Amino acid sequence: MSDATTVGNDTGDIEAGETLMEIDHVSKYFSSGSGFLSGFFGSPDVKAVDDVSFEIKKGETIAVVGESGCGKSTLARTVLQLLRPTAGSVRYKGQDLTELSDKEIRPLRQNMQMIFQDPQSSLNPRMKIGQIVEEPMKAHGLYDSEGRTERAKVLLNKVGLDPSHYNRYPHEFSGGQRQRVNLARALSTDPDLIMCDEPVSALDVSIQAQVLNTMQELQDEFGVTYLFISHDLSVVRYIADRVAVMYLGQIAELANKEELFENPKHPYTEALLDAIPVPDPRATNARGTLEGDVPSPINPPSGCRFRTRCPKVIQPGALGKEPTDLPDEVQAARLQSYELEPAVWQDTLAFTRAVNRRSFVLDEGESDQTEISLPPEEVRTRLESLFFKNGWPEGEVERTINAAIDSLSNGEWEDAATLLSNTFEENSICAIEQPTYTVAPERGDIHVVNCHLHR
Ligand SMILES: Nc1ncnc2c1ncn2[C@@H]1O[C@H](COP(=O)(O)OP(=O)(O)OP(=O)(O)O)[C@@H](O)[C@H]1O
Repeated sequence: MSDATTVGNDTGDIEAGETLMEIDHVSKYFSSGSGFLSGFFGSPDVKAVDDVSFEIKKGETIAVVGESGCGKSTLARTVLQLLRPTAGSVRYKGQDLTELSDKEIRPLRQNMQMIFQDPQSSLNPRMKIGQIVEEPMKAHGLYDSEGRTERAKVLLNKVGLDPSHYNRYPHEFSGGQRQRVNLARALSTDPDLIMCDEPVSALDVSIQAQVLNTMQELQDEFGVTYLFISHDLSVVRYIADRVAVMYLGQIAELANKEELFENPKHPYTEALLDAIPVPDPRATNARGTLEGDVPSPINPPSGCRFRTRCPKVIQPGALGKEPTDLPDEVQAARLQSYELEPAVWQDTLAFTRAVNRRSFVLDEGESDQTEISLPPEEVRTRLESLFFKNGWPEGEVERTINAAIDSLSNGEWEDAATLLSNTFEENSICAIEQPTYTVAPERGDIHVVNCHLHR
């Protein structure tokens, strides 16, 4: 960085498109307990990020998307070493940051800046915006006082603000303008990477596109890389080059943006895309919305994290592979032959989940569903019309379902749920093995799809 008014990253050692950062099997666990006793007895870990690997390329915008609580912010903070990982490594230009002390990392921080969601609270109300923009340069000992002022004014102009407003206070600006101040501040040290955590979520939709456009123009000019965190796929579609979809601490799918939006392969990505609001008010928006709640990151599902909500769980045995090391109760519930028609398997899965969630009433005459006074044949007829519209399963599957019906007829929902889960869900490859696959992309150079359908 030779001259305070020069823009553009002049580290020179890495070309656009080359690997800037490598995130390699990174996990970040938090302790779930804060109480006095947890100090003595320990407490289970919150697996906020669990074994995540990807690369960040110089000059790109890589977005991380997913529902609230899936670990996006924790991942971003771990990449920047604001949180130290529980396991794994983060390499910046080949240097493993996890091996460095806080003191050794400090000078590198000028290359990695941040912008957060709330432009109001991230600006000190008692500082003038010029001082705010100069602050990181001062902290890293860049330029002399005059040089910093000069650069701050150049940057204010670059982000679309009037440099003559250098002496104004944050409250004199709108939300969008304050986020522009944050951008100028982040750019002041000429960083390689800016981590943007929901940078436009707090802004009016009409302002969002303007700020995103400015971010893109600045990227073209400065060659800066964005790690962009968002729960909003419409925003991601606008700004990203590549997208990583996160679910419950792990990456479900990662691909070039066009590939991900045009050719999504993971059922979770498909569900997120289906949930994007349809602009036409006459069109229905209820295409296969996500069922159930996100499970706890303290005790996430085995195998594929998404499998407890996935509409495409693979029927047990379908991959012709005999699993080993199954829990006894799951092994005991394993059937010799499954070859259900896809539609009948879907019905069986839906029935299994409905029993688990107790999402239907069997005997409307009974307020307490532990006391069912219907005969088993009647229970079966009801279930048939509720769940098995594509035909009643046969063979071993039928025998299992009949055994579950016997339990339900006795009001024993828990027993029925356990039998069905162990036989159908827990015996699926989706529960047994963690999926890690890549497929040949139609667009872009990588397509990770962590789903057994793409084995
Ligand atoms: N310091 C902490 N201690 C304990 N648990 C935490 C801590 N920080 C985050 N978590 C938990 O880790 C999980 C991931 O949280 P994180 O904030 O990274 O998700 P997110 O996808 O960014 O969500 P949001 O969009 O709501 O910010 C959540 O279950 C959260 O409750």
